Amino acid sequence: MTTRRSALLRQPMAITAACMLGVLVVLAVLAPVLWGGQAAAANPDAITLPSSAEHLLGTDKLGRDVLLRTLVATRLSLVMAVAATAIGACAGLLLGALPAVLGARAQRWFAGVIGTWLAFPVLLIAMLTVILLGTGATTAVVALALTMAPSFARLAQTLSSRVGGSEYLAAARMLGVSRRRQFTRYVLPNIAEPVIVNVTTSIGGGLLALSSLSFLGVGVQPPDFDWGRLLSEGFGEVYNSPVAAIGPGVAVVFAGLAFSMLGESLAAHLRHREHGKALPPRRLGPAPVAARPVETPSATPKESTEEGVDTVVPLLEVDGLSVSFPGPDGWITPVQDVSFRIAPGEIVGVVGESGSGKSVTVMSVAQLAPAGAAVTARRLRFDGEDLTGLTPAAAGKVLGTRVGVVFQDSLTALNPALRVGAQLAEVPRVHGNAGRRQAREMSVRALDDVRIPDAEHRAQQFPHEFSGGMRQRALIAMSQIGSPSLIIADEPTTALDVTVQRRVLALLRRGCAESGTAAIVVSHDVAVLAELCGRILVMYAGRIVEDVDCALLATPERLAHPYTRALTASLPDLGTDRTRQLVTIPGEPPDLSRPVPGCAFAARCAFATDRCRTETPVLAPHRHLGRVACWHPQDATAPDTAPGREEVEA
Ligand SMILES: Nc1ncnc2c1ncn2[C@@H]1O[C@H](COP(=O)(O)OP(=O)(O)OP(=O)(O)O)[C@@H](O)[C@H]1O
Repeated sequence: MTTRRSALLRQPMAITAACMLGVLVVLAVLAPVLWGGQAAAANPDAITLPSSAEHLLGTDKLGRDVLLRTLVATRLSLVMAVAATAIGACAGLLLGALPAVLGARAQRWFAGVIGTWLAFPVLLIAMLTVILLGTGATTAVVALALTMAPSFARLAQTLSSRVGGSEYLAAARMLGVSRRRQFTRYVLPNIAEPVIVNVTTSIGGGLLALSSLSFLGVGVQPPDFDWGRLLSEGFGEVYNSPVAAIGPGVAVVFAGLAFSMLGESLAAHLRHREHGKALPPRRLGPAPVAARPVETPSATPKESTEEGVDTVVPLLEVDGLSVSFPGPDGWITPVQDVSFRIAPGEIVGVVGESGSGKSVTVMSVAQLAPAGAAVTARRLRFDGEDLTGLTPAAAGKVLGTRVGVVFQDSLTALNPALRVGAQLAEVPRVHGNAGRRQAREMSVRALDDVRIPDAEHRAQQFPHEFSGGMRQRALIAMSQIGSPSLIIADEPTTALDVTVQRRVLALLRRGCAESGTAAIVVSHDVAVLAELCGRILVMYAGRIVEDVDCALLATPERLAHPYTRALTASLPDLGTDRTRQLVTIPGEPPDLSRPVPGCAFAARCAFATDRCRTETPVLAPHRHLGRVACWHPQDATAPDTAPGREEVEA
């Protein structure tokens, strides 16, 4: 913070603005005390005198020194401008940013109010205020605040809409963080900087506007005086003593410039900092102490078999989950009739090509479906509780800390304005009713558990001060801190290099094994899932096409669905012959906005028949103890341990 401040104070414009503001503040404090009496007292012997050594700016109609009056007017002029801007900014912030935590309907209503308010001409609002409240300093402040509020509201609305759609706010909502806390700790800090820049510049504009109102006679009334009032009086005597109007005019310009320059300097500083973040300056110094090596857990979680899933009461039971989005020509359903179960402590992977519906599926289960999504399910049970038919908010309350979420992009999943430790502490504070100190200790312990070196110090840092791998580990710590029964991880390692990826996966696996937590892990990468999971769900065009034990991935000939086979065959490994072209899956996934009858993979499948192109295969138990949705499963060599498709259908 000190470094940031000193960087700002190295800018010439910022230094000039700070000096100018310093002069104004000193005058605002001292001038009324030193010269207040003289500036107000009439002197019949010195009426409308021109500029002289005794009266540099001459005197007014009552013989008062114009320079002293100008200096004394600094306090009222500044106080009015700051007050009007502060009121306008606060009202605007509430109107524009509050809806981000109130939901979509409130956002629509507030957007309507802001739009209508903005449509009113500024002058009309000012005139209406004067008509209703009469002339005077208070009226001028209220009028200005009323004209400023909608533009602040529009700014806050635009900025907060980004925060409103962020993953870190979604996670906070899911945790049950109160709306007041969401607003003060998540929304406001993330929109504060541009708003502060705007407020600073607006004070300059506000000074001009207030001076204009007083100049026109509807602002400050005698015996009070501000710069606008003095300007008006000076103009009345412009032919006798032209300098009388110059003093207040210069003061208005001087103060307006000071605030505008400060706003510009702040804005330039913020822009510079944003660019600087991408490539932080590095200092040469001793090599950092190496992080503690990650221990590979000695015991991997016990893998559940499909039999196990059936006999153990499932932790999560999803039946017939569909998710639709409004499209230009009607609803598009990228997730269709998805059903699966997860046993306590089981780690299940979800794999598929981009756009196959993996993220939407798991996020819908966590009640974090994207805005506008219509989510339906025949059954959605978690830990014995039926979530079907509950509103997302009510279901979110049930899930609370019992589900931890690890998002794909750790940078957007962590609140950039909150220290990492404070974010982790949110979980025990909100749900465990832990005190501030206890929650802090828990957050440091959680960071230490995921092998973040010097956790005590790191907990005090902001997310941008962490590396990608560290942020991802912090997210895992956050998902585990509330001792959830289920962790939902959406591509937790996609953005990481292979070494860090392995460490993060090891942490996730160890965390689940130690606490008996179940997990659903989404990935493009079958190899990643094979290392971590007991079972994988293979998705294609919004449906599960195969639900298979990971052990079978080592023997592709035992995989049933042609798509799963193609997916595993297209994976390169260290033994892959580099002189030969990699296996790819021919064709493209179907366009979900134009659904075709039959199996969605038929157009790319070498085994497709007419039946595949007309009838949609259902996901049914298969002989390899998993489930498959295919009319021609390919695992002919697999031992016949479950009823085959034909038998099931019979
Ligand atoms: N907010 C949204 N509005 C409209 N359609 C959406 C929205 N979010 C996702 N979709 C659609 O849902 C489909 C599935 O998206 P999803 O993110 O689940 O795919 P994915 O399999 O996770 O892909 P990736 O691996 O690339 O993240 C996509 O076709 C996408 O266009």
